[in-house]
Amino acid sequence: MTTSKLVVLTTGGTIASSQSDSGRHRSGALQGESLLSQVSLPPGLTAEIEVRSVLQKPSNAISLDDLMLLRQQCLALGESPEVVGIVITHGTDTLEETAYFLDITLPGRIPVVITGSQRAPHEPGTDAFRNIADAIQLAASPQARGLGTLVLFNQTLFAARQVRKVNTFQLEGFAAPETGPLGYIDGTRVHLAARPIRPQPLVASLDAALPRVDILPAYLDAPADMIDAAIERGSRALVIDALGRGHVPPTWPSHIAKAVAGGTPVVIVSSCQRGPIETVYEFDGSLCDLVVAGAMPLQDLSARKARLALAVLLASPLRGSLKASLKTLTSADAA
Ligand SMILES: NC(=O)C[C@H](N)C(=O)O
Repeated sequence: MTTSKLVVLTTGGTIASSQSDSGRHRSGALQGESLLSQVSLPPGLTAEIEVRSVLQKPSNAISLDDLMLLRQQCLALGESPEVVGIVITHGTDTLEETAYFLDITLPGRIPVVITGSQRAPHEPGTDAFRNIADAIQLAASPQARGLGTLVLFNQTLFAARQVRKVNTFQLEGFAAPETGPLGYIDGTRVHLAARPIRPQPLVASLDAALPRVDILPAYLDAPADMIDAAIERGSRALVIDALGRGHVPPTWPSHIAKAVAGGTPVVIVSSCQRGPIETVYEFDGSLCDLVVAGAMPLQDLSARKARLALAVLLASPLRGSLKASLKTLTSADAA
């Protein structure tokens, strides 16, 4: 009989940090084995745990190549019949980006659960070990199957698409401002109150490296030549983190029109955490103007995730139908 296996991939972050001589956190210094040796595993867990230290980085240093590496590891593990789930430990600063990338690029045969911590393992009242134990429990649970990549933090379960870091230091570090969480873990009980609808089509194959896609924030009197500069520096697509309903300073639309005419796709999202963007206004710099300029409005996806969606599509055979694919990939809400 083959034993079932749960694989923990560690990547660094506060959850894997040790204390430096100055008393600060050395993020990502702990190896996976020593981290896991301190975790009280959930009672009744039948799967064997395997730990692999994939990266040793604070999450601000995670690169697009690192995302591809993690995806490769998850894909390979998904091929092993004995692997029933994957847990990834990660720094919290970019955790939602890694989670979303994996969510749209993995087939999802087995659950992938990402967690981190706000307090380092050596700090009193650390959430590191509890979050890992809960993530293991969730990844081993039949209820996690078919939900895509999940984030487990502070006993709360989130869909990768909606989750955001909302607090710099307190234990309730993540939220899904638009939809709320999917559920929670209470002791050994996994309670699922909602299911994310997985976006279709998933981007099953990537045949090129992830290209550079930049995010440009709109703000009061922001200079429009940022747009030209980004393209000159090699951006293959742009995400505009727009104001409110999807607005930019009045000087921007002509630069955006030039970018689109030159073959650079431009996507508009709102920097607000809640609510759709909509063409309800008519003024210079309104969403109406941007649509006329050829930009693509995108609903309820943060700029950081829209950037990854664009990069993934441009690196895939779906690049030829970018607009339609982007819409499909991002239009599935939590049910
Ligand atoms: N809580 C954390 O993990 C923050 C840390 N700076 C990181 O993202 O690596």
